[in-house]
Amino acid sequence: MADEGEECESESPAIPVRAAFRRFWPLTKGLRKWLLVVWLCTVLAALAETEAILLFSDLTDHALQKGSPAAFWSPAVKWLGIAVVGALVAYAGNSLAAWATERFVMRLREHVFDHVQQLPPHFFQRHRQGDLLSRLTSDVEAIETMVVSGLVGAASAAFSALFYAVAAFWLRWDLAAATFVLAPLFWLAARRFSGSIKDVSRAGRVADGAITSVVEESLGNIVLTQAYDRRDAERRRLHEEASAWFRASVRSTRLNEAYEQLVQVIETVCVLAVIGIGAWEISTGRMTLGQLLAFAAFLGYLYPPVRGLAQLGLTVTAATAGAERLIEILDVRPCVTDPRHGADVGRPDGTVEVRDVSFRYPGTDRTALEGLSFAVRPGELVIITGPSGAGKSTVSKLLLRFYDPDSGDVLLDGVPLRDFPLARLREYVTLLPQETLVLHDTVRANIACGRPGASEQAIVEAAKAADAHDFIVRLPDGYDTKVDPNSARLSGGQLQRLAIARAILRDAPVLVLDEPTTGLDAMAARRVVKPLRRLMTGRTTIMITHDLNLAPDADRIIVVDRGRIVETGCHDELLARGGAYARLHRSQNNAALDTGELRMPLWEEPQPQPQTPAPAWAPAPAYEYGHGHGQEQGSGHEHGYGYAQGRGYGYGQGYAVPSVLPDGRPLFRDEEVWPSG
Ligand SMILES: Nc1ncnc2c1ncn2[C@@H]1O[C@H](COP(=O)(O)OP(=O)(O)OP(=O)(O)O)[C@@H](O)[C@H]1O
Repeated sequence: MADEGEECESESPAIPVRAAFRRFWPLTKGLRKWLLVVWLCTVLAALAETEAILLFSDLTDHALQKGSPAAFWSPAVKWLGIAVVGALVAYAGNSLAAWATERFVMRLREHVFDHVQQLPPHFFQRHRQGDLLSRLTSDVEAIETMVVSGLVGAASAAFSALFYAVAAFWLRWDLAAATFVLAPLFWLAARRFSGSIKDVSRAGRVADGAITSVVEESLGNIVLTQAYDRRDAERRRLHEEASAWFRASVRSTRLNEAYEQLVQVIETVCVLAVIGIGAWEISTGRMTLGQLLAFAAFLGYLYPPVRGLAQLGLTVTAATAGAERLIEILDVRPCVTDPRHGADVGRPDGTVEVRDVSFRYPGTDRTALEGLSFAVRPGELVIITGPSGAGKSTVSKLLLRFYDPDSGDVLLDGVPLRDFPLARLREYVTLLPQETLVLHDTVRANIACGRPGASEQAIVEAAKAADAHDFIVRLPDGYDTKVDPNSARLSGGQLQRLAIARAILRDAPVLVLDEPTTGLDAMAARRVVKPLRRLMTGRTTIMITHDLNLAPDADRIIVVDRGRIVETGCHDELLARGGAYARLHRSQNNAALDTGELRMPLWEEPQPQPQTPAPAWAPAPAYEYGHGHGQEQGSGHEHGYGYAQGRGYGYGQGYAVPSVLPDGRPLFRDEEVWPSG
């Protein structure tokens, strides 16, 4: 497995041309016979050209030199016929070559794309998206140049070079020998340039990936860019990467141009040598003008393939820079694979068991989960909560089998997840992820992707159950409205309800909800709760959340900290215990303690001192856990200190709050945090 901890853009391992070629050659399977036909077409085209040259020699000696129009017609008609046949063959060969190369590109792109889609989440966190895009586009094309065009080109050029060389020798071996003495110069020139061209090409590809990344990241963050007027900073970032590209590109052109010009000079030396020797031979009567012209024509045809061969060497060398970048990705192995003999247990009841699970993300030395054990019976709701970085989302990744645990097991209906075929497992366990995921498609397609082939009626029913139908029919094109994840057409809450409709349609026995209300404002979150409840009904639900408003409904709450379970029980029990959960709950409902991040206070807060107000700028108490996401839910809508002991709060209820904080500061009051209705 490639070291995924490495920054991809700069550290693709160097690979020899032959190894790179061998790696991608199997993808030409099924195309090889067509490549052979393409090659045969080039051979035929070369034969036609040779015949044309000989006819030209004939015309010069018999029609032109002797001024005989009668000697013109026969070779002229033959030449025309050969030109037409040659044109047809070239047309067929070139069209076939284009078809074969594009098929190869398509196949390779799909192959890499397929592979990338199986890679684990951390791969995408560690690689910039823009760089991956560039690998899937320009690097894929570079490999085509190496494997298909390169091979056919080399075979054709080699044949043509050999053929014209033989023809030149056959015509005048002494002249040919004189010119071929100079041939190694071409080879030396190519050799001199190939190393530098590969280096510069590698730098160009890295810069290409970096430019795509910067543009992609910058446009994805356009609101931040505009709101904080970061245009200059972003422009500088682009300029830096573009400068690297600029340098590589100019250097590459300079090298190629220098090589081209050097080859031109070598060619001129060869031509002058031929003319010089030819003039001497004609003066001694050993050669006719027609023969000299034919010989020069053979040389004219011989140089392009010879030059092409050398140039091809350079192109292929440059293309290996792209191959290195693709091979680096292809060498990253998926963390999970389908079992050889998948368990076929039918639709499970939904008993989930996490048994003594420990897990560490690949490439890190910190354990994300350690000795975690819990079980959820069919239809139960279990909430997993805890401070930021505790390992909650990691549990969801194991439940979906994005990763296998390092030790221990995750079981569904008593069967280890690794025994289920992956597609089956993900039919049985549905994830509602933290970020609302939307396809670039219609509203209908966005819901239907929960169950491909679902009927219109099923889609509408799912939308109704998710409280999404009403806003959908008000959209300009109803269910046919195109959804764009970046457009402001749908609010966060509406997108979340679309996601719920999709999950309802999927109808899996097990649900994993990762922060289903995070990022939504209080009203939007409230509107999501009813459909969420409908979705959860009758399904085993594991909800990972900082938001404890649904906690009283849970059959069990699991408090995780630093990858271990620190408390388990139902809401009332845990509150009564006055431990981590009670403090967590209190901190969520406490305006003074919630500074925007959800923290787990490990000690008791001081009792309220209502009569001794502190200055408004007094710092909030510090807690041990200071990392992680902002928790928007509580801030600005806080329920009031001391409320923690009350049960029966939550969605649909308003309540009075005290007017002062523990340190005596007046409390910002919000009339109704979760109004009923
Ligand atoms: N892709 C990753 N590679 C390496 N470490 C990771 C990766 N994702 C998470 N971690 C680490 O694993 C630990 C648990 O992370 P996890 O995302 O599960 O926490 P969490 O409880 O869900 O946090 P939050 O509430 O902030 O989402 C953290 O220390 C985190 O830094």
